[in-house]
Amino acid sequence: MKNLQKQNFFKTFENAFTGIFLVIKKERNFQIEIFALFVNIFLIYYFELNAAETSIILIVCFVVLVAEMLNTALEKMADFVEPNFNSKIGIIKDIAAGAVLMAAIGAVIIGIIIYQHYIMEFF
Ligand SMILES: Nc1ncnc2c1ncn2[C@@H]1O[C@H](COP(=O)(O)OP(=O)(O)OP(=O)(O)O)[C@@H](O)[C@H]1O
Repeated sequence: MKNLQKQNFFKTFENAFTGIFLVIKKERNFQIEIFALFVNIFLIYYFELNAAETSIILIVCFVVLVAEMLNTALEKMADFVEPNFNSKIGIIKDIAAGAVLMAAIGAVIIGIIIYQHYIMEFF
């Protein structure tokens, strides 16, 4: 029984990693957002951001990635339950896409607030 619980625990991680690899492989928007995360990691090292600034930048990047994954899951669920055109499905998908856009707008605003001082110094 104990062994089975352990297996289930590791299987849960395996399933979750499979989900992450699937979106990395198939979702263009997610790939762009992962690229943005790496650009931010480069900027964090380049401008030598402090711990608080680094944490905020990483949090907003991950919020966008999480929102994109939830949006993708919801889109796939919607396509599964309703493969045909349905205005209600359209609204559901628009709202989910809006959530990603909202997270991205927040990330850009926070990015401007944090990086502006470093960029001004650079020029
Ligand atoms: N079954 C449907 N019925 C009605 N409208 C739909 C349907 N499927 C998609 N739409 C409309 O098309 C838009 C794009 O949906 P789609 O599933 O193609 O997402 P996507 O372009 O792949 O999004 P993303 O770029 O986030 O992956 C939706 O936001 C919605 O307005």
